[in-house]
Amino acid sequence: MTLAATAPAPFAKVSVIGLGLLGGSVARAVRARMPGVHVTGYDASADVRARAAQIDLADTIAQTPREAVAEAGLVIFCVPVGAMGAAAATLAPYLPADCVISDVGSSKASVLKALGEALPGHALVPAHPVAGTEQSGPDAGFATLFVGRWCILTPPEGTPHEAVARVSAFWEGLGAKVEMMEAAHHDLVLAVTSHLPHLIAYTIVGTASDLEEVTQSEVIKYSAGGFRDFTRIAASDPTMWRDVFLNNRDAVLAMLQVFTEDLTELQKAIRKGDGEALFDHFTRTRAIRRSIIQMGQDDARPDFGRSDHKPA
Ligand SMILES: NC(=O)c1ccc[n+]([C@@H]2O[C@H](COP(=O)([O-])OP(=O)(O)OC[C@H]3O[C@@H](n4cnc5c(N)ncnc54)[C@H](O)[C@@H]3O)[C@@H](O)[C@H]2O)c1
Ligand SMILES: O=C(O)C(=O)C[C@]1(C(=O)O)C=C[C@@H](O)C=C1
Repeated sequence: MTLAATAPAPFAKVSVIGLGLLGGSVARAVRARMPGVHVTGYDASADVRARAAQIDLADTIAQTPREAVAEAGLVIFCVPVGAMGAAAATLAPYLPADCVISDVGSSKASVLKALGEALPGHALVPAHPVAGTEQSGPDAGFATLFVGRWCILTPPEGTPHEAVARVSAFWEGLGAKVEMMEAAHHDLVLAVTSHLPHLIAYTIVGTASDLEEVTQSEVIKYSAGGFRDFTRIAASDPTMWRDVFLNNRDAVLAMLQVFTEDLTELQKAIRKGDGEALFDHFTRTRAIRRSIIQMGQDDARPDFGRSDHKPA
């Protein structure tokens, strides 16, 4: 597939810090869609750096923090949200004064704080591409991950407009649709649409496994449909998701409270045999699913974003 660039690249040299699913996808996408842009990749893990070099993930695989950001116009942190501050502090002494800082973290308020504290004086344009899979590591990424997906930017007040415009153009160049949001609002929205669903998947798969003794292994044997869908999400990276829940604690707990109350309502309807309440609820949720598909926001497009159907 040809992925030709349609506009001039907003940065001549991009440093990708963290070469897992997201960093690997950013590196691949830049190389596929922004010819002439130099991509430098760096990872704290020597094993990941070695693998990234083996699979030619970037133009340069840096071996030191200094080399990682040399002459960078954009430095984009693709590490777990709990590691953002440490990663930034390691690179701080070597950053070009005029480089723009961004990231791809799944929560934004704590990342904004961590990056801001570690890198005072740098233009900071945090980003969250709302696209991913349950896979991790340097082999997991792919160049088309961001195509047609939202990328939410949460620049703090006072960020130079030019830096925001260039990061916005960067994500559009990778095929994403860009939206601006305040970091705290982002964290509330994503708590509902991404973090809570993951927590529920982690719970249901754990519960089903605990019940295996009761059901004599039939849970695994007959797992299909709904349960199987949950197991995909529950296979997501433990470090990444531990960090998301610790870093977006308040929003997740607030949404979990609402969810628990709604679950109790459904439990009550089942106990009381209130078929009308159940039917009405399921009718409403079916309409929501259908409207998501109509808006083109469904990632169940065949072969899209699924590890078992990874695009070439
Ligand atoms: N996985 C998804 O679906 C998804 C989607 C959108 C955003 N994100 C966000 O993207 C970020 C990366 O997630 P991922 O799925 O690519 O994880 P990943 O585990 O595939 O990769 C993370 C990489 O970061 C490296 N790393 C950790 N600490 C580091 C440090 N201090 N300095 C340099 N490298 C370091 C690790 O060695 C690893 O290679 C996270 O913040 C996550 O919240 C993930
Ligand atoms: O499809 C998946 O596997 C994902 O979980 C991707 C997903 C999501 O919840 O939508 C996960 C975390 C991100 O921060 C963004 C995207």
